Amino acid sequence: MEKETRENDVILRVKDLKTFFYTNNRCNRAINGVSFDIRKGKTLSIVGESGCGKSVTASSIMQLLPELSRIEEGEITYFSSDGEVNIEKLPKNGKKMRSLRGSDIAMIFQDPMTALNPVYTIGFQIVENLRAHMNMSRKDAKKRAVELLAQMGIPNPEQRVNEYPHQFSGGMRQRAMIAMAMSCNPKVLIADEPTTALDVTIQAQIFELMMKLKEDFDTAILLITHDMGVVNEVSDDMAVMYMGNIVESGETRDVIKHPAHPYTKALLQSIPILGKGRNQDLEPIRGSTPDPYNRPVGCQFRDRCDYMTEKCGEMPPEEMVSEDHMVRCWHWKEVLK
Ligand SMILES: Nc1ncnc2c1ncn2[C@@H]1O[C@H](COP(=O)(O)OP(=O)(O)OP(=O)(O)O)[C@@H](O)[C@H]1O
Repeated sequence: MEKETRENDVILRVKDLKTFFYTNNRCNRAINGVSFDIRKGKTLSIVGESGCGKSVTASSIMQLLPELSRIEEGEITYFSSDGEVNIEKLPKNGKKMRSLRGSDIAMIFQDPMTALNPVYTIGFQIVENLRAHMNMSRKDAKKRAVELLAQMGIPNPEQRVNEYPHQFSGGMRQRAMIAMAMSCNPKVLIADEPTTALDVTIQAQIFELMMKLKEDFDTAILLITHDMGVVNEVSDDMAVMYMGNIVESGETRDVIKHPAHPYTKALLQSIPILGKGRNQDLEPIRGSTPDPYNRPVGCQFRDRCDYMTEKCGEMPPEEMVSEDHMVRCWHWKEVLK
């Protein structure tokens, strides 16, 4: 029964996704068979070190991949109220994809200037977005823009709606970008390292805002981060990514409490976790990620792993630790001990 409820709760499903880069006649299997579900109104964090494929996963969903890369295999299914949409099959710049982008699935970035245009006022940009997707009159759209800025905690929204992005501080600019992303009430918000450039207090405020939006708008959030502390604090579900694979996933509280992959364990040991007290022995992860054009055979983490054996020369299959907790490691039972 619970499984069925979970199944009905999925808003976006990524299945066996493979996205490759082709440069100088070489192939980088950047996303090499990734699967996960984003549940309605919940936050899924994808966590991993730089280069593991977090951003390429997000760009695959949005069909905004850089040149020289393409989706090779797999399915990205959006469960809209009108039925299932196979995103990977849609023409990138076609009408359907453009309408999904922004209205159903919106994205926010580390650098708000990726989404905001410096030559237009914040209000103008939100109004244009609303008019393009929601068929609103200019007057109603302007009113909604002011409301949105207020909902995002921007003081004096009537005045600020007429200002340009450079007149906003870093944190306020981030809020303005979130206002724009939320303007069409998307069902899924993809947030790619949304607070990395901000100081810690502002970071906390932005996460607080995102969590409030999740409740108020019932939006599902895909949060991309390298910060296990953030994952622990804000997400319902998590997926740990390494070299283009998900090596462990499940409900955040289960994975953090019982990490079954040596990489998850190492990530957790490398950062302080809120609530675990002051005397945490922090250890950096040894070694570095392999050259993506010259990958090890089998488990990608094996050369950095304390549990490595000959068996690890073969790619481990996905195994279930418990009903929703998946791991990809030959030695997970030892890791759990
Ligand atoms: N524009 C690009 N051209 C060539 N290769 C790329 C490009 N963007 C990403 N890649 C490659 O794809 C792989 C996944 O990169 P991706 O940017 O998704 O990692 P990430 O986990 O988001 O890292 P970061 O935290 O640094 O943003 C890496 O091997 C990277 O070198």
